[in-house]
Amino acid sequence: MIDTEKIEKAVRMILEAIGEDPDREGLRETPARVARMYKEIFCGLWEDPELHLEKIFTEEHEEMILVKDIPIYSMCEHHLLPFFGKAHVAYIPRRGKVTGLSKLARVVEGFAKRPQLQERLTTQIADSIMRRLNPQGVLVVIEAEHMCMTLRGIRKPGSKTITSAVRGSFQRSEATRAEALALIKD
Ligand SMILES: Nc1nc2c(ncn2[C@@H]2O[C@H](COP(=O)(O)OP(=O)(O)OP(=O)(O)O)[C@@H](O)[C@H]2O)c(=O)[nH]1
Ligand SMILES: [Zn+2]
Repeated sequence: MIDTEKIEKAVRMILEAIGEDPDREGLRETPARVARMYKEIFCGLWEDPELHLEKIFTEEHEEMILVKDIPIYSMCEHHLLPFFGKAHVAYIPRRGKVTGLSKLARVVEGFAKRPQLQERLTTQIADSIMRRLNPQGVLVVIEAEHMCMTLRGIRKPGSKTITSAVRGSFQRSEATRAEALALIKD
């Protein structure tokens, strides 16, 4: 499990290192607060998000299913600063094997709540759906703003990074891919 005591100690050290007084009133509870926060935003490290996809129904629908505009908040693993935006997940079931719509968002959430790279997050979502549902195809698009590019460093607020992972029929058929991308853009 996440070691909150260790986080508390580390945050106290960071406060000391920047020249703050960790014992002043406003900061006294900060290490414990940050520890609780990290426990929450890194909880995905302690679950296997793929398991949400065990909930499978049979429904004779061999057309595209798209859940779009799923809000995501993740943490860039290089700077431990948030990146946030939207995820769009489309798949085409095989032999009527579909999962609950919320489960797609749960998979996104489970992989997002870890120190991440946007590319890896995108790939992990697509590959877990391919493994569990064995669909005809999967397409995942993530658009996000990285705070490590906005509040520090190169400082380009408003810039967005878009990543995609395309599998199966979405990769083979340009028309299928175009249909999904048009629905995402709408
Ligand atoms: N590919 C990828 N890069 C990321 C992601 N999040 C942050 N980065 C980049 O990780 C890189 C780390 O580069 P470094 O040169 O090691 O770190 P840095 O000196 O802080 O770099 P600058 O951000 O350019 O100031 C930066 O270019 C970030 O923009 C991500 O999700 N995917
Ligand atoms: Zn970063």
